[in-house]
Amino acid sequence: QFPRQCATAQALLSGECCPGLFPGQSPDPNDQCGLSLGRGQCGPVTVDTRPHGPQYRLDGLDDREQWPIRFFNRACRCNGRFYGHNCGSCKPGWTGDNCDQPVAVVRRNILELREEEKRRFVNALDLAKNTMHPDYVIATRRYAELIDPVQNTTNFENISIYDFFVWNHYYSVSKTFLGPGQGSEGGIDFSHEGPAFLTWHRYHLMQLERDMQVMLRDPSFALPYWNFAIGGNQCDICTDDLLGARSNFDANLLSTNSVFSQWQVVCEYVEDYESLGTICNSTRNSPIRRNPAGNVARPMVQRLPEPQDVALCLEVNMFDTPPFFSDSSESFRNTLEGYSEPNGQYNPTVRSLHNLAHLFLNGTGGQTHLSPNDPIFVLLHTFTDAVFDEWIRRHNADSSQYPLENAPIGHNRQYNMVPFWPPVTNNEMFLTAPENLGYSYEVQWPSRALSTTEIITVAVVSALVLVAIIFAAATCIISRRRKNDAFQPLLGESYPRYAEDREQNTQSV
Ligand SMILES: O=C1C=c2cc(C(=O)O)[nH]c2=CC1=O
Repeated sequence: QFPRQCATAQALLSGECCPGLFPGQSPDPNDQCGLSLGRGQCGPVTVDTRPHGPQYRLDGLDDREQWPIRFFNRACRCNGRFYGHNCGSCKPGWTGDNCDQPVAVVRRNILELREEEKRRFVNALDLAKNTMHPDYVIATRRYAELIDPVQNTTNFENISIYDFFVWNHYYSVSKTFLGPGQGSEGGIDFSHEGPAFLTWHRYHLMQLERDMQVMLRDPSFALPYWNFAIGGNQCDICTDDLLGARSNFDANLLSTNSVFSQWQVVCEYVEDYESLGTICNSTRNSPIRRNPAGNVARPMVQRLPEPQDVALCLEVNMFDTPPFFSDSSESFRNTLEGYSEPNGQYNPTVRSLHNLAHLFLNGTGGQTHLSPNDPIFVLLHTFTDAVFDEWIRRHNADSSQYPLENAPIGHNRQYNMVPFWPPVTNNEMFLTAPENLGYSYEVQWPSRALSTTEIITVAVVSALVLVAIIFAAATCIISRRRKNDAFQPLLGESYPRYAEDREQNTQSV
């Protein structure tokens, strides 16, 4: 969450996180935010102060309120297309030393990658799991316990690139610690059950994609997607060349032919963190568990969403509706998130689209505090993001459709998404990706199947048209007959004509 240079007692106590450029980028490594090169300058952080919804009532108790002000109130503010915690990189969609060259990557269906591309993607994920994040470290204690005043040390840890991705998700959904012996309370989720669900996960993926591009030194690297809306009870990407087949020995584990069977999860002991008031650290524990379609207790989550569920949700007109929560009706966000029927109608018993895909996995990928540990998470969310992008395009939407206030805490339009650094608002992610964020999707969208009413209407209209055609044809035939009758010779061909008559009479005379 924070740059390594800012993980010191001194930086925390000053409230300022404005690192210098990377060695080699500037003659002076203390050149905060690349000021001397015109890249940026250190300045105050802006936070959202508008009212939030009623789900969270513990104002003042949680470090994540008005993110990131509890930790830092000054950050790098980058000029133009410069970007990053030290303005040492470029805004999404731009590259080059001066960030003046456009760059765009294409996210494709993982099943349509060539064998070599599949292998490269699996290897890249594994490398990210085992490569320490070059820039960021994670806090393993709440702010109150982050600095050891005696030793002048801090409770931050290094973490791998992929586990950093997992940790960010865990931190955004963790409960509020009430105090020693008092446990933790929910009512807070900075990345789900509200309008930020789509903007938060979009940035989360962009951060991983960028980190992997840097790790691979390949700016064209793009995350693929899993079209999970295929119906049925088969996980088509759960094969050993992709995300791992089922183990032959334990239905809940992955085949040892897959590298992912060796992955161990982080952030597993959520009850401990909640009771002790600690935060997940970089320690790894159990293997990934997955048993697609295996939840016998909940038959409803034994099937994947249908293609037409996607087509239907794309037709929901409003981005979000009050109370901007998991019980919003006619809300595109709540429908794609999966708390509504695919046509937008809220139904508390339903799990659809994104939620259904998570629950279908039935294991690590189905538990919110743990789910990104299963790399299927990445592919499930790139597809969800593709649907979001298609909706923005089809509805010609802009961020004025996104609620400014009264959304659950963390979900207002101008809120800085927790726990990303440098601060980035929901507003900044509510844009079409190809034109503004440097990536696009190669995807074929299903067309919607007709509803019963529509089928009946089409049948009635077709029948009426058919009757009209038959009637017109019959009228035409009858009137032609009548016309022909009017010009019919009085005598038919079997009777000799007058001239022939005369000839015959003359001959006989
Ligand atoms: O990881 C997740 C797991 C989820 C389970 C549900 C549910 O509807 O019960 N929703 C989830 C979202 C996640 O992100």
